[in-house]
Amino acid sequence: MLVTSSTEGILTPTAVALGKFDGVHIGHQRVIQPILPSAQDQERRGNGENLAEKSTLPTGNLTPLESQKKRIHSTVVTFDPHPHEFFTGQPRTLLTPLDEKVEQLRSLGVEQLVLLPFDKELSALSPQDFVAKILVQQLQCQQISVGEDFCFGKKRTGTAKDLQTLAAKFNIPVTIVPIQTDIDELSTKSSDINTTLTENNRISTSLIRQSLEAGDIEKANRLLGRPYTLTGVVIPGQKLGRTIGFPTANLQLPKDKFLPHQGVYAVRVVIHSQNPEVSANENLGVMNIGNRPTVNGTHFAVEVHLFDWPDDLYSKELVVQLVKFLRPEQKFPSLEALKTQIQLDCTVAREILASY
Ligand SMILES: Cc1cc2nc3c(=O)[nH]c(=O)nc-3n(C[C@H](O)[C@H](O)[C@H](O)COP(=O)(O)O)c2cc1C
Ligand SMILES: Nc1ncnc2c1ncn2[C@@H]1O[C@H](COP(=O)(O)OP(=O)(O)OP(=O)(O)O)[C@@H](O)[C@H]1O
Repeated sequence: MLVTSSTEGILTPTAVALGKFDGVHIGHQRVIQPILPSAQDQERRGNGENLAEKSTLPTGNLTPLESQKKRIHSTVVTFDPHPHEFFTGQPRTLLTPLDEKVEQLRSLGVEQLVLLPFDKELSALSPQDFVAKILVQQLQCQQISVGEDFCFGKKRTGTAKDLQTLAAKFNIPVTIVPIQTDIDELSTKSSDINTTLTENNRISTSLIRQSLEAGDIEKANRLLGRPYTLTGVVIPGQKLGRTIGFPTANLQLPKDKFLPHQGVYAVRVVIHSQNPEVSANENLGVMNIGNRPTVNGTHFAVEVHLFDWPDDLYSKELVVQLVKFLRPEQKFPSLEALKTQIQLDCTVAREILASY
């Protein structure tokens, strides 16, 4: 997948999904779906267009370069830095830092990610200018998809409907995706489902952050449509874990990664560069996020103990999928007491992981 923040290298023409897309959650996925090549083809078939003339796939008589030029490239257009960071000056942690976002978008079938540099100039563009200068001129946009509550342009004055009206002047169709809510949550609540409940359950980055902060991993995973993951390279720790029978892999995470509630988790772990024939599900374990008060830990650490793992893991990249929050971190009176508790954590985690 092409990732660019320069207007020079963009593959055009484009079908664009617009927004911040932190987390690439289920709501985001619904917004991205209409711009994917398969959906574009379906849409045209529905409109009775001749696909051979304007296909998203290379056509028979064109050279690869010509067909590459002719194709409409599925493109996610987002902002860098995150607008919240630009306006507040506060660095923001993210559910999906850039590498993770790229991986998620790539797995959905998106061809390119355009990171518009969010600066004074871009933030001051009127909705009209955003459409004319960015979408039409720079991106040669042929199709747009946004969520129902999408806002854009100076002071977020443009709505999704405004985008539809402005884009229509350039013959660009805009798909407005209805708000996606957490249906599970709604169906468990009593009959007087009201707008407040729906608003509170709109699938959003903020709702996922709140769920992770509260240790409600099941909810966060449901809203994401996949497990929340922590991806990092294994770095040396204090090497105390092995002395109590629980060696741990200490993970170095991206600085801007959003961390869930401190404490102990049941996890599944994918180890990169591992034999691809070994099922990813075979790596089960427990993870602790915290300061390790029992051993007077001096810094915050994210560490994973894998069940039945014989080797060391130094320098390997681990993708840790969070399954369930087990308990908060505690200060134990002795290493022996900590060891007994970790044994218990492992038993509980094995049971949970076997049932998921
Ligand atoms: C499943 C698990 C639970 C843990 N729970 C706690 C805890 O409640 N309190 C604490 O101080 N440390 C806890 N730890 C951290 C241990 O203190 C730490 O793994 C040990 O000191 C080894 O650190 P090292 O990898 O830097 O050698 C936990 C570790 C694991 C793997
Ligand atoms: N639950 C949802 N249903 C439908 N569309 C959504 C939903 N959430 C976001 N979108 C749309 O997806 C695109 C990207 O969303 P964006 O990341 O900008 O906002 P967000 O997910 O609501 O984040 P936050 O919670 O931080 O406000 C936008 O077009 C937005 O309108």
